[in-house]
Amino acid sequence: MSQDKDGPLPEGWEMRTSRSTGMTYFLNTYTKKSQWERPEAPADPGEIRCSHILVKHAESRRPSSWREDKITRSKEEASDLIKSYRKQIVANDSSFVDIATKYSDCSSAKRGGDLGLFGRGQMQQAFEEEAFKLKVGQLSKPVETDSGFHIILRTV
Ligand SMILES: O=C(CCc1ccccc1)N[C@H](Cc1nc2ccccc2[nH]1)C(=O)O
Repeated sequence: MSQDKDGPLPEGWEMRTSRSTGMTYFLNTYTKKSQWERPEAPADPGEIRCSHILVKHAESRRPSSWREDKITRSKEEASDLIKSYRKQIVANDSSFVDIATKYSDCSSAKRGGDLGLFGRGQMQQAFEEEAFKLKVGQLSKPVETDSGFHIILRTV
């Protein structure tokens, strides 16, 4: 039970009682690590899984993709495009996987945008920062990295 005199536990934590000492401890349900101190913040998931849609532009770190040998659209055009994709997905006019497969300028397009599981320190900082803020099932606002503009869907 997470309810007790101090109110509910932050997301991802569970209260446990030590079989040997009878003392209460707290379990991070994602990493299975435990601690004696009552947690104040949601449990760090360690690793998360996301899909993304990337729209590159002429100033991208690598202005080329499986879709276009030489990407010439401007930063502004790329920003407008990622916003229009997000609008279509939110309005349920298109599915995330459909847009990712057809239009994402990342090789993950072949897998509906899926990047697999990743921990901190693996993706570009701006991407990681937004991705780890997301709850499972949540779609990010447009995020800019050196690669271009992304929208991120957290799946696990
Ligand atoms: O870096 C990759 C591969 C990413 C990937 C990871 C795991 C599975 C599949 C793909 N592709 C870049 C474009 C790109 N830049 C990114 C920055 C952050 C996250 C994903 C990104 N994708 C490129 O193609 O220029």
